[in-house]
Amino acid sequence: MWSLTKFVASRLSRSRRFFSSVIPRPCIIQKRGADILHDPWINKDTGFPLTERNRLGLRVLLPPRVISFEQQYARFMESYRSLEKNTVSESDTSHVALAKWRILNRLHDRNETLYFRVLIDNIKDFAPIIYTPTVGLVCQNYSGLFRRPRGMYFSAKDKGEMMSMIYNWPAQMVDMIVLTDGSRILGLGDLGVHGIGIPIGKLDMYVAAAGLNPQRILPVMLDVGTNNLKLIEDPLYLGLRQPRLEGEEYLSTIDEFIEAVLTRWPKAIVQFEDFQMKWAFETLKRYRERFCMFNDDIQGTAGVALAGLLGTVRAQGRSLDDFPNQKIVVVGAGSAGLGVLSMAVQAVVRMTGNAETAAQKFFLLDKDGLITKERKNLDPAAVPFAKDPGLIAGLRDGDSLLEVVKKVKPDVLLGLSGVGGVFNEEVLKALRESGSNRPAIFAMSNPTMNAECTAVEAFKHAGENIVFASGSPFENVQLGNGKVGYVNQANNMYLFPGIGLGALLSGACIITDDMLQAAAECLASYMTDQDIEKGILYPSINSIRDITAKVGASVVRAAVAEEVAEGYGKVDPEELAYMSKEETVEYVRRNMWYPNYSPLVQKK
Ligand SMILES: NC(=O)C1=CN([C@@H]2O[C@H](COP(=O)(O)OP(=O)(O)OC[C@H]3O[C@@H](n4cnc5c(N)ncnc54)[C@H](O)[C@@H]3O)[C@@H](O)[C@H]2O)C=CC1
Ligand SMILES: CC(=O)C(=O)O
Ligand SMILES: [Mg+2]
Repeated sequence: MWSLTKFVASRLSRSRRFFSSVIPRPCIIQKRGADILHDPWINKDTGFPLTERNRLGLRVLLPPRVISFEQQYARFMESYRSLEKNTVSESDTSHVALAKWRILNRLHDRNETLYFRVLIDNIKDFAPIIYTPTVGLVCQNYSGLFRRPRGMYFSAKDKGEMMSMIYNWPAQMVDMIVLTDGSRILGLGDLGVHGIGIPIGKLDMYVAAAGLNPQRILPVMLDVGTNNLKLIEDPLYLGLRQPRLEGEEYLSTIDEFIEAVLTRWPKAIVQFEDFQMKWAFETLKRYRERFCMFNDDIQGTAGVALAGLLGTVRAQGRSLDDFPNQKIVVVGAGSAGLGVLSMAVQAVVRMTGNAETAAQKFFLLDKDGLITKERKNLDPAAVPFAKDPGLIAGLRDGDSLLEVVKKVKPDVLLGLSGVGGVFNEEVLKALRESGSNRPAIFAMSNPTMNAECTAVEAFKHAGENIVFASGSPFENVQLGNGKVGYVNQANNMYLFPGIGLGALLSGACIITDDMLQAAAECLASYMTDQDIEKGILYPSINSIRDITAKVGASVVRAAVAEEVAEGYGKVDPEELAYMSKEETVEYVRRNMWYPNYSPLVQKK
C-alpha cells in the first residue's frame, strides 16, 4: 500500500515536471488594451506577439515590430552597461549607484518578467543595487525617488479598518509578505515610512533566489510614526509626522494588521524585517507559535552566522567538534547579535550536551563595552551571555573592545553593532596577536559604511591568514604575489529565501527551531573542503538559486519531521514524507518560478 502510494506520487511528479518544462502555462487576465501595457505583472512591451495584439486589443498601441524576449534583454543590458561605462569615472559613487537603481526600478515598474530575468542572470552585479548597500541609500532618499507606489502602506490612521483595507491589494493570492515598521533600517536607524525599500529589496531576492511568483509577494510598511525628528520636520517626508506608537497601542496595531492578513490569506508567510530590537523580540515571541512567521534579523542572520562560524572551524583545520572551544567575541547586543549567540549556544549544547557551560567561550559587547553580570539594567535577552568578571584575569564590565580582544585572545570577532569602523587598526592588530592559527573577522553590519571594518583594513592589520566576511559586498583583496584575500558575504540573503520557500512548499503552520537549524546546517555543508581551505565560507551569489533550492528542501523535510507541514496545493503531507532528499530538492526546484512570457488569455 505504502509503496504503491510512493510509486503513484513519483509518477505524478514526473508527469508534472514534463508538462511544466514543455508547455508554458497561460496567464488568465481580466484586462484589455492599454491597461495591459500599464500592468508590469503582465506587460511584455514590444514583445507581444501579433496574435496577442489582435486578441487583447493591443494593435496600433505598440510599434509594429515584434521584439523577442532575448532582444529586449540584450537591449536593456546594453543600455545598462553603457551607463556603467559612462559613469565609471565619476567620483560620487552614491550618485552612480542611485542612477543604476533608477534604471532597474524603471524596468521593475514597467515589465516585471524582463526585470526578474535580468536580475536572475546578473545577480552578482545587481544584488548590491536592489539590496544592500544601495537599497539603504534608496531608503534615505526615498521621498525624492518615489514615483510609483509598490506594496501596501498601512498606517496608525488605518486602525479599525485594516480588515477591509487588506482587500485593496489587487492580487487574489499572496504567499509571502515582508513587513517592516521602518524603525531600524539596516544600520541607518529609524527611517519611518521610507524604510519600505527594505521589504521591496528582500522580496526581489525572494523572486530571484527562491523563485517566488512576483504576483504573489507583498511588501508592507506599517507606519506607526517615526522618532526621527529630521524626518518629522521634513516637508517632503511621506509618512505620518508623529512619534511612534508605543506599548499596547503599538501591539494592537500589529495584531490588527496580522488578523487582516490571515483572514484574507490564511497560508501567507510573514517575514518581520528591520524592527527595532524591543519589538523584534516581542513580536517574535507573540506570534511564532500562532502562524507561519519568522524574524529575519534574529533568525535568518543567526543561521548564516552559524554556518560561517562552523566554516571557520573547518578553515582552521580543526574538527567541527572543536566548535565549543572557539572563543567568539560578538560586538553588538541587538536583535542580530543576540540571535546569533542564541543559535551558537544551541549548537554547542547539541554537541556537548551541557547547557550550563555552553556560553562560556562567547563574549558580548554593546555600546557600553563588555557585558558582565555586574551590568546595571541588563536586557533580559542578554542575561545568558553576561560574563562572570572573574572568568579571565582582569576582565571587567564595560571593558572596551580593544581590552577584551587583548585579554580574551579570541578566534573570532563578529560585528553586528551597526557602527562603521569599530574594528579599528588597534583592535585588528590585537586580534593578529591572539594566537589563533586563523582568526576570523565577520564585519556583518550594513550598509557598507556601517561595516565594522573594510576587507582591505582586515587583511592589512589582522594579517593575510585571516578568514573575512562582511554583510555588504567588498571586492576580494589582492595581497601581492598573486595571492588573494577572499571576501565572503555573510548576509541573511543566503537563508531567508530558502526558509520562506521551504515553509511555503511544506505548508508549514509555524516555523520551528529545527527548521531553522536544518537551513543553517544545509548552508554550512554546502562548501567543499577545498573552498573552505581557501577561506571561502559561503557559495558565490551566482549559485543563490541552487543553494536556496537545497535550503528550501531541508526546511520542507524538517517541517515534515516535526509534523508542522500541512501540504502545498495538491501535495499533501504524506506525499512530502515519502519524498527522498533528492526528490524533495527536485520538488522544490519544480515549484520555483522562472521569468518567461506566458501566453495571456482574457477572461470574458
Ligand atoms: N549581515 C546580515 O545579514 C545582517 C546584518 N545586520 C546588521 O547588524 C546591525 C545591527 O542590527 P540589530 O542587531 O538589529 O541592531 P540593534 O540596534 O538591535 O543593535 C545594535 C547593538 O549594537 C550595540 N552598539 C552600538 N554601538 C556600539 C559600539 N560602538 N560598540 C559595540 N556595540 C555597539 C548597541 O548597544 C546594540 O546592542 C545593523 O547594521 C544591521 O544592518 C542585521 C541583520 C542581518
Ligand atoms: C541584512 C539585513 O537584514 C540587515 O542588515 O538588516
Ligand atoms: Mg534586516
